[in-house]
Amino acid sequence: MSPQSHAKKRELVIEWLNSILPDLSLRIEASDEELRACLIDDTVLCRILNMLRPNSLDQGGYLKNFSVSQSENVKQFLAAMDEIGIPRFELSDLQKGSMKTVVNCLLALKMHSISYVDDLSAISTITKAESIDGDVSSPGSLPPLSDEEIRKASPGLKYQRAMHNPVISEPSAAVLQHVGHKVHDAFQLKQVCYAELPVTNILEMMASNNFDNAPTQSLLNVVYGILDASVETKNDEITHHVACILRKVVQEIGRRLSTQADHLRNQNSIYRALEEKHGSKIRELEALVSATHKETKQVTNQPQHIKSRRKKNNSWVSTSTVLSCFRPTRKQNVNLKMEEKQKAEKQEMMKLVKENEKYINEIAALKEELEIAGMMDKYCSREMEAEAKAAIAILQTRIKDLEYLLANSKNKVKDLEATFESKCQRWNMKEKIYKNFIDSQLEAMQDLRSTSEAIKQEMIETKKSYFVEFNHLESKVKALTEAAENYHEVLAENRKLFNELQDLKGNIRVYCRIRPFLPGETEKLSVVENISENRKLVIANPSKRGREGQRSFQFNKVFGPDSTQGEVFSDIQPFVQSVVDGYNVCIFAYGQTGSGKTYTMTGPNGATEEEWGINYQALNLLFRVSQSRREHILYEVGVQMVEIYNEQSNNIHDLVIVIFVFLNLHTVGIKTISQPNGLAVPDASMHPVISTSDVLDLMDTGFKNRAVSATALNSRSSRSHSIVTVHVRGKDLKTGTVLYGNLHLVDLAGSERVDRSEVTGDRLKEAQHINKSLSSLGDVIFALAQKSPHVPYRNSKLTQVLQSSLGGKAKTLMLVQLNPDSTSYSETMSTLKFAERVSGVELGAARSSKEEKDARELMEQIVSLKDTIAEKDEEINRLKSIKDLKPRIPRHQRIDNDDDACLPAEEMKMHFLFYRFAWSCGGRYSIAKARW
Ligand SMILES: Nc1ncnc2c1ncn2[C@@H]1O[C@H](COP(=O)(O)OP(=O)(O)OP(=O)(O)O)[C@@H](O)[C@H]1O
Repeated sequence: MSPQSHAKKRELVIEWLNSILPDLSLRIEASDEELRACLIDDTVLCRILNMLRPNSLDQGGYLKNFSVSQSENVKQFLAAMDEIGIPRFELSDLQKGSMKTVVNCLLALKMHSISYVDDLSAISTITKAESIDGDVSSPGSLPPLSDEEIRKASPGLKYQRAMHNPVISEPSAAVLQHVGHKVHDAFQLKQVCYAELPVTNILEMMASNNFDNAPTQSLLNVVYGILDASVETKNDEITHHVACILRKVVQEIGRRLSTQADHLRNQNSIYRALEEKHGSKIRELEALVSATHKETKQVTNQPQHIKSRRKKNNSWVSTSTVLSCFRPTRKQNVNLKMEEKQKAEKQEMMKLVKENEKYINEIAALKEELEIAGMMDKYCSREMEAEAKAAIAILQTRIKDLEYLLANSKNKVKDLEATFESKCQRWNMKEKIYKNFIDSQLEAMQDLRSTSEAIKQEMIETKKSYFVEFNHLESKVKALTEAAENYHEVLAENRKLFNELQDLKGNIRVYCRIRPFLPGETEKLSVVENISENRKLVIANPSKRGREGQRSFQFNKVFGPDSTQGEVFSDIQPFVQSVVDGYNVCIFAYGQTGSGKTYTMTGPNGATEEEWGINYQALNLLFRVSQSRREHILYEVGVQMVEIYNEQSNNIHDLVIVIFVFLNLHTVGIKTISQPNGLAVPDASMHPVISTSDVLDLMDTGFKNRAVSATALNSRSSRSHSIVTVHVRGKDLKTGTVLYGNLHLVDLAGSERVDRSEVTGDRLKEAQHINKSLSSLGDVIFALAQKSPHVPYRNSKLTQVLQSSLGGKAKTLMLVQLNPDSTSYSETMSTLKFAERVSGVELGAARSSKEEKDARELMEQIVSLKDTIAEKDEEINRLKSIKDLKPRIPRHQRIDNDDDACLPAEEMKMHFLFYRFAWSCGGRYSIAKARW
């Protein structure tokens, strides 16, 4: 169904609803939803049905229980529709479904109601005729119906009664109307079936041209259905066959319409005949009435005996009979009788008049009825004509649409055909092109195959020749590799020999490290001109260009600015490792402030393992080695951290922390003391350790403690010497041999010259002390180099502490740190010149301090003897002091006094030996008091 036809139907329904329920006042152009909103209140449906079937639905019921009674009322309405035979809708359609079915149902109900009202009026007319003309009814006529029966009569019954009533010989208007509406009835009954049939089925039926039995509305539905389907599916291609069927259907509808028009014309002529018949009857009656009037007048003027004769006949009398009554009678008694007769005649006349009046009234009622029937007929015929016209108009527009669609579809088919042909041509072209292409590709493939075969052959040949060449080359490479390996071996051998030579000579090793420019210094000028063979360093004077301004130095190793902590330590590692073999090793970093001494020795703040300085890496290495040897040698490792600040007697803020590590006990002791000579730490607190990292953590704590005191003393870190000393004592578990080794890791204070730093006051004092201690270090080194009988160790606290690792059997490594900045040229030059002098110093071959068991026992005896002597000395002194009352302090007790600081080196060595022995035994020894 097209939307337009649906809208048209909806309008008809709304018009009808407004006419039967004026209070509804629904807009004619109301939408589906508005109509739904109006109908969902089921009182409308109830009222419609009650108009057709009074009291069939309870209108008030829905108010009690809305949801239940509403649906029940609608269901009852739908049941009534089923009963009447009207196509129904579903409850869901009314609630939210398609309104088309609802509109169709109401439209059908409208048509039905018109026929129903007509039927009622027809039956009432018939019944009334029966009641009026009861005496003339034929024996075959049906008994009269009451009003109630008429209301309840089914359309079929009404029709039956109308047809069987013989009162009216020709069909009455009502009957004819009814017959006319039977067409609607048939349509109403069959519409359901046809409406529910799929269009294709109807088309099949139509194809057999069996239109005679199909109701007109169904035929229209078919047409609408086809058109709607074509519009909804947008199917432009309505076949010729369907078009033919449509044409036939439309013709059939046209034929029926003309039949109906003929029918209506016949009805009209019948009405006219009826009208004439009624008119003549009325005229007869009128004539009768007028005649009666005349007679009445004459009678009133007649003598009494005539009137009485008329009375005697007791029936309607003619005028001649009345006139024959006028004869002379006896005067007496006659008057009385006459009067009585006159009275009786008068009464009779009155009766006649009344009867006449009654006839007149009946005639008027008949006239009225006739007029109403005529009006109804006119109204119905007008309605039908209008409907027929509207249907024809709709059909014509549909046919036009259809024709338009047909034309369109033809055009489209033509277009499609043309497109199809052009596409076919193009495909053919493409097919040819592809064929050619494939042929050429196949040819190319063939060529490629043959070429690849040739290449394969070539490859095999080349492989063979390559194989031969490879073999040849391999033998050559082998020879070269061997030569290279030999070369490396030779090089390594050379280095080893050189080191051995140096060891034999006892040379102080000198490594030089140049720190990189720091962030923010990148644009500065470097004094480092060149580094070659990792040994030679050329320094350029920024104020003198060319060769003249250049000076070259040579050291054991030169590390450039890019060198890493790991690279530096890998060259230092053999020194460190020799400590566990009983050697004394001293590594000290020398250079001006900010040249990277602390960086190399300790590492940057918060250093990662890769950034660890020599301190951490050395300790880590010692622990690793001692752990790996624990099956054979039992090691005890002591770590001592000393800080020397302001070289002054009794003013040494040096020893910060001492850590003892007993690997076999897994404990560590930490103690902060203020005197460097109280090296033994009897009441050091003990902390358990289970791994190397624990020891490193404790060392960290030591450095942090130092940092705290440094802050308190105004950046003392760069103004003080920091010394980490590792004492190692190893006992061979098999032989009982004990070895001692110690490692001094020294971060010296900055070496810049006082005049340049332009400092005064405390700073000047600090600088002077630093210079003094550094020059003392130089003096000691050069005294050792010259094999001088007196080495001035006691000239400074620094040389005092380092005494055991400087000279004699010790291995000494100097790390020269350089700042590459050109502004530090003079400091760099003086540092390098000092380092150059140091590198030429021969200290003599280093020796391990391995002690055999017997020797150790002897040493222990010596120590015990010395102890006894010391005790004796002490006692003597005490006695002397009591005697002289003037104390005399022995020389070796005056080590803190700079004026008296020159203990012979051998004596100092002895003291240190005692100290070391005491420490190894877990006892205490004080040089200051020279007693256990
Ligand atoms: N090899 C290097 N790589 C990166 N940065 C370095 C290197 N050497 C030194 N530095 C940086 O240079 C700065 C100065 O170094 P450092 O403090 O070690 O000098 P110093 O010689 O110990 O100074 P001071 O004598 O005043 O103690 C520090 O910020 C340090 O991190």
